[in-house]
Amino acid sequence: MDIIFHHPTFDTEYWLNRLQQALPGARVRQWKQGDQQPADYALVWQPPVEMLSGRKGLKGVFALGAGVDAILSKLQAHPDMLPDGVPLFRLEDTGMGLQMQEYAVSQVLHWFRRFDDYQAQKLQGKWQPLNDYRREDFTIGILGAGVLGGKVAESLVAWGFPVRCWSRSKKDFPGVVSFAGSEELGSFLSGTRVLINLLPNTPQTVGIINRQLLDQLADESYVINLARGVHLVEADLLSALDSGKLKGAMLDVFSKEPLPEESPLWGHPRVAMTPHIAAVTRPDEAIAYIAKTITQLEKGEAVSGMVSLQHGY
Ligand SMILES: NC(=O)C1=CN([C@@H]2O[C@H](COP(=O)(O)OP(=O)(O)OC[C@H]3O[C@@H](n4cnc5c(N)ncnc54)[C@H](OP(=O)(O)O)[C@@H]3O)[C@@H](O)[C@H]2O)C=CC1
Ligand SMILES: O=C(O)C(=O)CO
Repeated sequence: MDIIFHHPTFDTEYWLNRLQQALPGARVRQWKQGDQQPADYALVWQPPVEMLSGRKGLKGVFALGAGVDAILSKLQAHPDMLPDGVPLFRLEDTGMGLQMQEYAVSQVLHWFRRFDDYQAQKLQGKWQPLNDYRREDFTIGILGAGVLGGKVAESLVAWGFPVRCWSRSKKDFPGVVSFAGSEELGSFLSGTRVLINLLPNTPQTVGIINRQLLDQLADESYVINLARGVHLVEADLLSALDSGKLKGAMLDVFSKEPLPEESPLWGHPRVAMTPHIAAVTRPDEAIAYIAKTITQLEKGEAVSGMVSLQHGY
């Protein structure tokens, strides 16, 4: 079995060695321009079109991350990039769930314990205890209740917050109120104090966090965007912050990355940000998952993690 690998920034040598150890019967190689030699599986991130297009004998492509929007948009421009019938897989959790939990819990607690207000007071040299917030006024709403949204929901339930989620299909997560479909989006938003975004980037979700949506949240609410920058209309977020409707935002992803230096988000006192690091691919866990999936595929067994090209995630 032959496996080709391409990632623009990962330590390729490390990945090749560890993949070889995990799949001792396979021949694993870095794909280089011009390489049209046979391959059974391709492991990719931002693949050059020629790496995949027209390839015969390919049995599966693995995206080396959770989101497949970049691959799918390339596929739209070059439909022959993924040969007909070749399944596309993505990473399911592989260590990203815990990282998302850490991020979401730490930020929710930061706001819940009013550390943002105390920081502002500190800058004014003000010593003033404030009223505590109550958990019943701090409903967390998670957009997207898939692998990562589900993990984040679980961790916030454990901290005693009222938690609700919104997805295409209904969920049955312990302690979480589930809303599904566009007809239930309004009820989901009503009363939500902290909105956490973990949706995939699809034509249906682009621009979903806009003025109309933000207006439906509780007053003095907060937004955490952990998914993709295109979900959020940045100008609408800034207006909602300036009107007082929103109290704070924590952003990991942006419509343009790196965030251009002229963006007003940099200087806004109630916007905090990180440079798209909410959850990164952990090589060892990802390799174990890919090796297990390939082994199952080779035995003709059912696997999970297959992307629906129809749904775009
Ligand atoms: N910032 C970062 O560092 C990272 C960001 N990400 C982002 O997080 C995203 C989520 O990852 P993951 O949890 O693994 O993805 P999943 O595919 O497991 O979950 C997606 C969720 O979104 C729901 N959904 C999709 N479309 C709609 C829609 N139109 N209306 C309502 N709900 C919808 C799905 O509903 P249903 O369950 O019914 O199918 C599902 O619950 C990734 O696509 C990626 O963009 C991922 C990793 C790191
Ligand atoms: O895995 C993903 O989709 C990411 O965004 C990683 O940064």
